[in-house]
Amino acid sequence: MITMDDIVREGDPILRKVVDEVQMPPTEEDKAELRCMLQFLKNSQNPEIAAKYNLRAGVGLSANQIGLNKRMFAVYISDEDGEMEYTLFNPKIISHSVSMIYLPQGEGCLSVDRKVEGFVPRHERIKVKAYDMDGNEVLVKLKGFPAIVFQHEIDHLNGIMFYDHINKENPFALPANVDIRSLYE
Ligand SMILES: CC(C)(C)[C@H](NC(=O)Nc1cc(F)cc(F)c1)C(=O)N(CC(=O)NO)CC1CCCC1
Ligand SMILES: [Zn+2]
Repeated sequence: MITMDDIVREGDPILRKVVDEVQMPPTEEDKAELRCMLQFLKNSQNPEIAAKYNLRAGVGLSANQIGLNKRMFAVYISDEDGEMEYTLFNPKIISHSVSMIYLPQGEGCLSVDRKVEGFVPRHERIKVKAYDMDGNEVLVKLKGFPAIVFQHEIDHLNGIMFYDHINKENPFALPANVDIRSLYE
């Protein structure tokens, strides 16, 4: 099983790489690794397992965060409305809204063991083309928090960290002339 020891931390060059596409259809190895990534997220949100293995409650994980040079990620978001899970290969944002959103509490990262303050502007709505476990092309439309998670994970696959988006002069400055609002407004 994946634990926090398997998650590479900032400074590891693989987090700054544009990782390689996965040949479709995915091999059994590709699929097994991606299933393990999803299981990590589920374990990390299970109080007993998270406490036992000291896991941070993760909602998304990209393959390079466990040292794999493969364009794939897992997302697992569960809240009172239900649960949402994705295991996708070669994701590509094919369109997005002009309007933007940000998490008022800022963002963190499983690969970053420090608090980095500041707003991270994200597209409010995105349309993503990717491939599922069977190697079939899928189109995913997202808005709000799931859209933020997807953008955070796809950034990882392109060697981008969340704090790259934070305004250097004033971390809490919002981009001018941009329709942007806090997610919970
Ligand atoms: C870095 C960490 C704080 C562990 C973050 N977790 C998270 O946001 N958990 C969460 C949020 C909720 F709104 C409700 C809930 F039940 C659990 C996370 O997994 N990530 C994923 C990551 O680091 N991927 O590389 C960071 C998030 C920041 C914005 C999107 C993903
Ligand atoms: Zn991250």
